[in-house]
Amino acid sequence: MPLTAIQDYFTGDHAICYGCGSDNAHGLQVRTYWDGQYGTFHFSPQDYHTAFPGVVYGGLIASLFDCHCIGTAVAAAYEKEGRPPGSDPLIMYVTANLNVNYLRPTPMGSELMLKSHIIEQKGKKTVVACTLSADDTPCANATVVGIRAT
Ligand SMILES: CCCCCCCC/C=C\CCCCCCCC(=O)SCCNC(=O)CCNC(=O)[C@H](O)C(C)(C)COP(=O)(O)OP(=O)(O)OC[C@H]1O[C@@H](n2cnc3c(N)ncnc32)[C@H](O)[C@@H]1OP(=O)(O)O
Repeated sequence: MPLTAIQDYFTGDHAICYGCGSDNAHGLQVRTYWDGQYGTFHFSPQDYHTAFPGVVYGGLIASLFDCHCIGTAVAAAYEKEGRPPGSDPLIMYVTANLNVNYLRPTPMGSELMLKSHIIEQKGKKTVVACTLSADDTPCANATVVGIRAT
C-alpha cells in the first residue's frame, strides 16, 4: 500500500473537486491508495450523512464511488505508462457513467471500506468496479466508466 494517495498529487485546478480535492474544505476528501491491483479508501460517515435513522445517504455513497473509481483509473493509467503518479504530462479522467447497486442499508457508525479494481483499460476508456463494505459486509457496489480528459 503506497503512503500517498493518488489525489495528493493533484494540485491547482485539479484539487478543487467536491469529492476528492485537497483544496476543497467542504469536500469529502476521497483518497485512493492503489497497490497495483486494488484501490482502497476508508471513510467514516458523520451524523449529517444520514438518509434516515441509522442509514447512510445513498447519494453520498455514489459520490464516494465516483471519486474513488476515477482515482483508481488515474493511478492505474500512470502504472500502465510506467510513470510515477503525478508526473508530467498529467493524467486525468472524468466520469462518463456511474452505476450503483445498493445491496442493503449501509449502517451509520461503522467505518466504510471501498475496494476497487480495473475491469478494462482500452484507449481513452477505463472501467472500474468497486465494492463498499461496512463491518466486512458488502452494502453497495458500483461500476464507473472513466474517460481520459488529459
Ligand atoms: C469534462 C471536461 C473535463 C476537462 C478536464 C478535466 C480535468 C479534471 C479536473 C480535476 C479532476 C479531479 C478528479 C475528478 C474526479 C471527479 C469525477 C467527476 O465528477 S467528472 C465530472 C462529471 N463528468 C463530466 O462532466 C463528463 C461529461 N461528459 C463528457 O465530457 C463527455 O461525454 C465524455 C468526455 C465523457 C465523453 O466524450 P465523447 O463521447 O466525446 O468521447 P469519445 O472520445 O467519443 O468516447 C470515448 C469512449 O468513451 C465511451 N463513452 C462515452 N460516454 C460513455 C458513457 N456514458 N458510458 C459508457 N461509455 C461511454 C465511448 O463509447 C468511447 O468508447 P470507445 O473508445 O469507442 O470504446
